[in-house]
Amino acid sequence: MQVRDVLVSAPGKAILHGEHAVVHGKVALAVSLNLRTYLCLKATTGGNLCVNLPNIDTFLSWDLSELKHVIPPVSGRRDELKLLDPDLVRRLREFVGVTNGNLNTSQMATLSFLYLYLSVFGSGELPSLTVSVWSELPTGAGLGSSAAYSVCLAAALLCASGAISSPLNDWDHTARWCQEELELINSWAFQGEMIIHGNPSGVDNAVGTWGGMLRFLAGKIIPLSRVPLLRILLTNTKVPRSTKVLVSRVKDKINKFPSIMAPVLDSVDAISCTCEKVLSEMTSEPITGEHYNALEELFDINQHHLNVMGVGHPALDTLCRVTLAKGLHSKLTGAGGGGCGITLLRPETSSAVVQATVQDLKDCGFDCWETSIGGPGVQQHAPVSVKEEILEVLNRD
Ligand SMILES: Nc1ncnc2c1ncn2[C@@H]1O[C@H](COP(=O)(O)OP(=O)(O)O)[C@@H](O)[C@H]1O
Ligand SMILES: C[C@@](O)(CCOP(=O)(O)O)CC(=O)O
Ligand SMILES: [Mg+2]
Repeated sequence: MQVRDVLVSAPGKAILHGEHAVVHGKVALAVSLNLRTYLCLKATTGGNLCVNLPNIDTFLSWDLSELKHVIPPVSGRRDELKLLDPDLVRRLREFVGVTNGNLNTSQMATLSFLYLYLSVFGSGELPSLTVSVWSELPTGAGLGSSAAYSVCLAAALLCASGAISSPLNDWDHTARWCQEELELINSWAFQGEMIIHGNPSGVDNAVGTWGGMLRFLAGKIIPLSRVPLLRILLTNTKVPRSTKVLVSRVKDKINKFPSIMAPVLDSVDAISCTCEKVLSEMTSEPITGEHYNALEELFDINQHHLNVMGVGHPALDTLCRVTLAKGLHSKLTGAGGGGCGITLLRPETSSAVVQATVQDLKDCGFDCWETSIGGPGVQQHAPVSVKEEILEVLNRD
């Protein structure tokens, strides 16, 4: 079977408010970053499936004739994309050599890739191809690298198979899919996230698919089109962590102390709703210091709640303390337990203060950079629209 070559990218995200609570049916506010994951899919003729994941040092190849035996006998096209096919997951775990226990970084990425590949192509002839992925995002640090990876996989595989169109014209450098096709990409990306996270809310893959700022509640996605331009400082504490482990830790705590944790989750929900109201006011009336005071206080309160949920870390405490010494307010973003935090910069925060803060954070051993937000969702690219150094990595054998 011959498939078309595809080059796609999807953004990472920062959660302003609602991480973890969103897994339990509460509101989250999330925004895309201008840091992206790129995926290049190339048709080949060798009868192999190859995957190159240089960010996580994973380079694998399988014979298609072996891979064919992994497909469950009654596997067909599945329209219900909210659940994984347990038979296919079990067979794949055996195939990649994990029978129990938590998957490591490479196994998670491999399993979600093979799951999506076999789900998209399994009912027909398996195509010979090479998939290479490179990301500007730190892996496993709370910026949605897993979702950007899953969104890219879903878009590229669906596009290569012809299940969705190839929106790129000869004269465009980048192009986006129509709403219906984006919904399909998003639901397949959710499957990839389910393999990596266990129990994802779906907020990360929604941001990776649509980009911009979103309000997310129980699978319902509302794009927030009228939002003020926010200046955010991103800090990576470089403390490794796994979203899957942290999500299950919060679940255990909720099960152990339901009457204690329920009000915490309700309060996070109220924080997201209050933040959304403040952001909306900032677009409809002159922005005042009071708006920023409110946003800062919401960061502080939420950070305390996340500590109560058990997803804090001493390195994140250090981030909050160091930034507060410069009058800036921070919270963790994503699953916590290490990884990244966000710091709100006020319009009047001078570049001298930003530079001094960045230096103090670097002195703690952290990576730190001011970032712009609101990058576009998943896109198809002509190679000319992708930076040369990224293309070079994607095309390396
Ligand atoms: N660029 C990438 N290449 C391969 N796998 C990736 C990449 N980015 C993310 N992943 C997969 O996603 C996992 C990290 O997911 P997760 O723990 O949810 O952290 P994050 O906050 O970055 O989403 C990695 O262990 C890996 O399996
Ligand atoms: C903790 C959570 O709310 C966000 C996880 O984000 P990340 O994988 O840490 O980037 C989980 C989820 O929403 O699925
Ligand atoms: Mg993730």
